Amino acid sequence: MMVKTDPELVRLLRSGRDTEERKHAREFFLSLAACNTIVPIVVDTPDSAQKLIDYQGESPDEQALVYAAAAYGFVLIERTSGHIVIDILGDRQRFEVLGLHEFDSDRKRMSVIVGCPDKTVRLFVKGADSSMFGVIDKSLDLDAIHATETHLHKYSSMGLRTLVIGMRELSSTEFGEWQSAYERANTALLGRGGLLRAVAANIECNLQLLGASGIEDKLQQGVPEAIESLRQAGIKVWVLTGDKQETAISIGYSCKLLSSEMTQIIINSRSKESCRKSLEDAIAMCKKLAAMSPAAQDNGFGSRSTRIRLALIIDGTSLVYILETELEEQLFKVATACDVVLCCRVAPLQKAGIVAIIKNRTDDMTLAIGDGANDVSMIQMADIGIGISGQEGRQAVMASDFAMGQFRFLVPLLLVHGHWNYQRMAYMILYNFYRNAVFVYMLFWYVLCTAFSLTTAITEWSSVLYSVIYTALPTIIVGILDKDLSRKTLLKYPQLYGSGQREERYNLKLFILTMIDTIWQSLAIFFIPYLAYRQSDIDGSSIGDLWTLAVVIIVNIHLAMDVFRWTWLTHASIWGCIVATVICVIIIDAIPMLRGFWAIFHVMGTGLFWLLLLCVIITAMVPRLAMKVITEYFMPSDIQIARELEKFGGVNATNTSEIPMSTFSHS
Ligand SMILES: Nc1ncnc2c1ncn2[C@@H]1O[C@H](COP(=O)(O)OP(=O)(O)OP(=O)(O)O)[C@@H](O)[C@H]1O
Ligand SMILES: [Mg+2]
Repeated sequence: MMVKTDPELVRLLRSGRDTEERKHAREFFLSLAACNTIVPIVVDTPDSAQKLIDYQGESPDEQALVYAAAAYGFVLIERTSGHIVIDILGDRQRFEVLGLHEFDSDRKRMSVIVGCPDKTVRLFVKGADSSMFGVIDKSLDLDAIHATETHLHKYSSMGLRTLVIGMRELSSTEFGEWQSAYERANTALLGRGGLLRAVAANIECNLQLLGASGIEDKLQQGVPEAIESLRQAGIKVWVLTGDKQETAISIGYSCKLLSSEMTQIIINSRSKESCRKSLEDAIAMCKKLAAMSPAAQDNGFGSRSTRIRLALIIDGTSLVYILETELEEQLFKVATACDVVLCCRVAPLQKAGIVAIIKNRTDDMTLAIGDGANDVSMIQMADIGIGISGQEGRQAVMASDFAMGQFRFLVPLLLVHGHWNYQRMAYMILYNFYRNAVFVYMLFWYVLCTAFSLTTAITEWSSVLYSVIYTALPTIIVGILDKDLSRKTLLKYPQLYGSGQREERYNLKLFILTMIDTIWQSLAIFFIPYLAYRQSDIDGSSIGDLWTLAVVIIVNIHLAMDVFRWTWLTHASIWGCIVATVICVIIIDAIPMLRGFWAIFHVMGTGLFWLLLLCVIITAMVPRLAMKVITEYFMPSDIQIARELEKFGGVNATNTSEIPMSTFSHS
């Protein structure tokens, strides 16, 4: 890895003069090399005399810092549980690792206690500025502290992730006390984590400030575009991060979540009362802005497209006073009125708490996506949890429902596969209700007409095979393969995702209509042959065969009418099932032991049979066909319009780059 270094700093580190400045600089880089959990792995190169060191660890920030220290001549060479070896400007030194307080997202810092070759014991601490400035001894060098704060502000406003590094030399009594407390905590059977945290908090105090670092956290490819697509799809995007506020805002701008024309509501409160006041002010402001907008409607705060766009920025400290108190309701009101919510410096459990605010108060679906161990609780809390497998270990992936390599894959997952699955599932639920109900109704009409005798309209074998062979395969094939729109169209017009949010494909109205249609079809199937053959001397088995064939053909044609994308498998399954039904009926009627032996051969020879079959199919299907034609011509849905564009768009694709879609906002 190539690292650019500052020549002046290199000169200072290597200079022979023993100045205070040089000492500080050396201690700073020493702490970068020592205070981490990176494991150096020696890699062989083709040249046997040359070895490379690869730094591996869960935190990409630490990796970057250790590489930086190495570039300045402080090379971490070896790490075991008891010691580390650091090559300091060509001089290999061994440091005993006497204790390590691991990083956790609540403390937001980590520390190591090392025994140096000069027999001193030093504590190196690094962590977030918010947690570090509380433990730094302000009496030591106030100017340096102010300068560092200014630098930190500058770095974070540029979107860099900042860390502050501090150090303290421990006296032997202090070290002795710490050691016994540490050992006690480490071997405790109950509440070990809490005890260790207390030991760490005890020792991490009165630190000398060594310096600060700023690390660029590059956005993954395609994040701004993905966020834009999700927003167009009517999905509200909230960012919950452990990062500093300025960094989070800067990243918010770079991923196009925030924009300059947005009005920002910033809540940074340090007490419950000021939180309450900030929230009340925010609610008043939302109401005022909503009243100013011309299209104030439904949610009380105006519609999304016309009003001034709002962004809520709130930090973890304020959330401490809000989550799980009566202020939650107010936060919910403000947050849902804003287009974007950005929570910074939040602890893992607060992330879950914020997801819970939405989950407990609305019927909306929540999806959490994250890559680090600090995202696990929110991934588990959300309805759908997605883990990004990246550089930050695998905890998020292990806790998730879906795992993906990059954030941008969320777009095809939701907009393409989510849409397809919604339309398939919604249709299949309705179709399967219909498929079974039409058959059962038909049997029921027969029972009514035979004065509740125990005879059945069709043979027992056909009753069994109806679900297994006659109608099963097309349901499965269409349920798996059907696509109403192509991937390209769905990605191009994210608004099409709205059909699921509006519950267009499965709702009470559609269910009732389907059931009415089902009753109509079953009446047509049963009564047309029944009335036609009523005066004849035809036997029950022959008319039963007609009913069997009619119901199977109608159920399959019904499905065929709704298939969007035909493949050879769809053709084979639908038409194949009808052929299979005819074959099965013939076989069943050719077995002498069964009821209705040879019935189909008698009845198939008559013209009336074929006429009735045709008549039944037409009568049963006409209302449905008519409804379909009328809605598709006169009340086309977004999906219908997009389908037409897909099919016939080739001619005027160049001049219709935009199609009007229903706009819909949903939180
Ligand atoms: N290994 C570490 N050692 C010391 N401090 C750290 C370490 N990792 C992170 N920090 C500090 O603790 C803060 C909180 O970290 P946390 O992992 O909760 O969130 P994050 O990584 O900043 O953000 P995100 O939620 O987007 O992953 C960080 O902003 C950083 O300042
Ligand atoms: Mg993180």
